[in-house]
This record gives sequence, structure tokens and C-alpha cells, in this order.
Amino acid sequence: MQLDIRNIRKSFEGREVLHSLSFSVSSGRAMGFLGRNGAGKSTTFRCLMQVFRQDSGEFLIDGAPLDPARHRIGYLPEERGMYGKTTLADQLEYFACLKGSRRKAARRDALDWIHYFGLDDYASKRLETLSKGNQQKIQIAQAFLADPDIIVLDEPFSGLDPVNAQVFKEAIRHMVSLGKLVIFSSHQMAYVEEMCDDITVIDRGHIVTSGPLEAIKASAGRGLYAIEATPGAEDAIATAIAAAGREATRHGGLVLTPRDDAFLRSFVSEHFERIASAGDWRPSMQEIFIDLTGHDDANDGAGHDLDENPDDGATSTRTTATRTTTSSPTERTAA
Ligand SMILES: Nc1ncnc2c1ncn2[C@@H]1O[C@H](COP(=O)(O)OP(=O)(O)OP(=O)(O)O)[C@@H](O)[C@H]1O
Repeated sequence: MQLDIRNIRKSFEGREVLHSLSFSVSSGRAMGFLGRNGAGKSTTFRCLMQVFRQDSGEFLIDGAPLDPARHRIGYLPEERGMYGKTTLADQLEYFACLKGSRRKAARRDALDWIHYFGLDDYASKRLETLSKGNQQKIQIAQAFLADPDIIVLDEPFSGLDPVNAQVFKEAIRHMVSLGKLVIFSSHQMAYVEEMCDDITVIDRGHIVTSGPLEAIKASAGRGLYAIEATPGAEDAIATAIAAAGREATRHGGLVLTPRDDAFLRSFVSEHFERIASAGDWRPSMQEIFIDLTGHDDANDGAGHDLDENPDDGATSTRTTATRTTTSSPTERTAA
């Protein structure tokens, strides 16, 4: 199954916040949908779920218009809303029935998810008596009810402690392994890095990159080789590379240098005592995200005057490979 998000535009009070967004999500792969506060993630999800309509553009499933009434979608909205005075079991059963399950199957489904999230003891307790994190688990469970084909989660990790985040990560992995189509937004780059096969980054309503995470990382690595020096040896390694007439850039505990296999083979064998590891540079998701979106102006402001996305109708693959920003953590020490 493939979800194609095609040329979605949305304005509020005359201000366009989604500028012809286009990207695709495939089933059996987890897609992370990323952007700074106010970038347009929740608005995209709300258009997808027909909470309100986009001004133009379309959502297609395998080429046909997405129909939330026909396609089974599990949705965790950003604004959490459940019934505080109702027991966990009753309300999950109710939500499963709303999604078309029969009563008995709905009850079983509800209890299975309550068990999955370790909340058996609370099954007959009112939701409002649970901690915020446990309420969040029930909100997530609600999105998994009734065997959805498509799972859309807006900030699912917010409010979860690391142990519960782990339980939830396993639930997502399980859904992906069953061939579900999964897209979620998150600000937690470490989780994204761990979980996602694909990512899409938006900035002020524009796509800045979309595609397989590994390819985006390779591209963001800009063909650089990373040498991890043993503690305290970073300066010596950087100086030795520069003395050999090559560019050397300090990057935290790493020294980055343009890939040159013959030079690197002899350099690594000559300096192996001061080298902990060496290989192609793969920036972290956090670094890539900051490089792509870490400009000074906030996303929430009105009247952005960026040019329209030149890639209207096509998935953009622009990455850090061609970008240099002052926010890059890279610091040049020698050339
Ligand atoms: N109902 C609305 N009326 C007016 N403006 C809106 C409305 N909903 C969203 N916006 C604006 O649209 C832009 C995108 O907001 P959106 O909530 O989609 O961002 P987001 O990426 O989900 O942010 P966050 O990470 O903070 O949740 C923001 O500038 C926001 O102020």
C-alpha cells in the first residue's frame, strides 16, 4: 500500500501554512514526519484525516482518493481527547465499536491493548485516575484498535518515560512488521533515528527532504570520512592530516576529511595507535535536522516569504549535501 500526499496547500486567514506538500509513505516502513514547532505537521495530519479540508491537492492510496470511512485508519491527534470518567476497558471498547468492530471483538481488542501496555490492573478504573503517561498509553492504544491499515500518530512519544517509550517503539515495530503503513511526527530525534526507515522534514510548510533515512544520512555525510581519535588525540590527528596537505575538520570527537581511499589506508595504518575507529561520516539525525531547519526565524510567525517549492508535484530530496549554515556544529581547524 502506498500513500501519496500530492500538492497539499492549506491557508488560515489568508496565510498559507502548507505550500504544496508532496511526499509518499509506503506500508511496511516507518515514516518519521519532522519539522520545528509550527512547521505544519499537525495541519498536514488534520487534512489527511479530514478534520478540515486542504485548499487544494489530494491524498491517494494506491492511486485512488483516500477515504477515511473506507480505509481503516488509526489516528492519534495532537490534542488528546478521551473520556476521563469512563473506564479504560469501556472506552477502548467504545472506540473499537466506532471503528466498526462487533462488541465482543471490540472488548477483546480493548483488553488485549490494555494488557500490552501493562495496564491490566487499571482496566476497570476511570481514565482520569491514571497518570499522564498511562493516559497517553491509552490514547495510543486507541489508535491501534480494530486492526488499522494506516496508522497516523501526532507526537506519540510526548509524555512517555523511557521505559514506556520502549514499549511503544516495539508496538510500532510490530505494526510495521505486519505491513501497516505508519507515519508519526516527533521532536525526539534519537527515537526517529532508531525507528524510522524513511523521513520527511518540513520547514515552514515546505518539504526540505524526503526519502530513506540511510540515503539522506549518506548524502548529508557529503563524501567525508570520519576518524574517531582516541581520547585527547584529536588535535594530533587533525594536524597530521593537514600536514599531509589534506583538509581536516574537527567535529566533536571526530576529525572529518574528504574521502581518498589510498591516502586514508596509509594514514590509518600509520596512526592506528591514536585512532579508535574510522569510516564514512554519517551525521546524526539531530545534526541533520538542525542543519536543515536551524535558521533563526521561528516557524510560527506570519508572512513567510519563501519562494514556493520548486519541486511541486515531486518528492524533494534536497539534503544537507548542498547546504552550509552558520548553525552547523562543524568547526574547521585546518585546511
Ligand atoms: N486552526 C488554525 N487557525 C489558524 N492558524 C493555524 C491553525 N492551525 C494551525 N495554524 C498555524 O499553522 C501553522 C502550522 O501549525 P501546526 O500545528 O500544523 O504545526 P506543527 O508542525 O504541528 O507544530 P508543533 O510541532 O508545535 O505541534 C502554525 O503557524 C499555526 O499557527
